[in-house]
Amino acid sequence: MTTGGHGTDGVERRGLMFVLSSPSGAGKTTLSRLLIERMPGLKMSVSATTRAMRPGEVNGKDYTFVDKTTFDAMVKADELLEWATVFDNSYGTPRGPVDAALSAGQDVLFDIDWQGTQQLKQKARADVVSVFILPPSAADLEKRLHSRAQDSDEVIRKRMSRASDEMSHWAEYDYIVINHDVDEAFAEVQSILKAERLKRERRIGLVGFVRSLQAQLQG
Ligand SMILES: Nc1nc2c(ncn2[C@@H]2O[C@H](COP(=O)(O)OP(=O)(O)O)[C@@H](O)[C@H]2O)c(=O)[nH]1
Ligand SMILES: Nc1ncnc2c1ncn2[C@@H]1O[C@H](COP(=O)(O)OP(=O)(O)O)[C@@H](O)[C@H]1O
Repeated sequence: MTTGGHGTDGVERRGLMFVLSSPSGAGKTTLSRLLIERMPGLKMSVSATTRAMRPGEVNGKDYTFVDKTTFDAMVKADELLEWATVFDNSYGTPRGPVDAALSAGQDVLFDIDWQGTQQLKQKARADVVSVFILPPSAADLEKRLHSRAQDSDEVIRKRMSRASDEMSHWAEYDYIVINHDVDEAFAEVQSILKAERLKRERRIGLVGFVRSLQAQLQG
């Protein structure tokens, strides 16, 4: 996946796929929203899902909500870059918008689980940067799931019992951020993105840039 975006310093750069994963309630939606608001050049990948819409969610913005027949048709037509079953529902990343954003020189942000992260890495390892968000404690995780007030007690119980499973994949990620305080966690995630954008391998315009610097020095 090679693309031709320009960094703030004008040197051409390949777009990257920035993945946030965590057990449910650890804060990846909160951190994703802050990143999209505050980091120019980053576009959210909106997943398709068969799960029910939560109060306050917007179709096409938080998720594209589809029924199982539609989801299965998307899988069959190879329209999904990756997909997985989580909490008895199907979730997947539509391929078109991701390709379009990367080709336009933007980076893409994914809020997906460990199964989706593995699939993305198999497809484009060099372009994937993965971050796992941990809650400070189990009690905090439960408190956050309740404070979000969007799921029934039974759904919350299910998510708590899956948290340990999801967490067991932490070591497959490039970076680990513990979300004690939102501002601090955001600053850490932002630093990761900023540093990854400066990686030499992604800055495909550097060869030309350095050549022209050398020409200036010799001239
Ligand atoms: N593989 C994959 N996982 C997804 C996708 N979209 C969301 N997820 C994951 O599905 C899980 C459940 O998401 P959701 O029902 O919104 O609950 P949340 O964990 O509270 O945000 C989370 O781990 C998400 O990261 C997707 O397109 N692909
Ligand atoms: N550092 C934090 N301290 C306290 N509450 C938080 C923190 N980060 C997120 N929250 C709250 O916890 C709840 C779950 O966060 P959310 O971002 O929806 O998690 P996820 O997307 O990982 O399921 C939300 O109500 C959110 O406002």
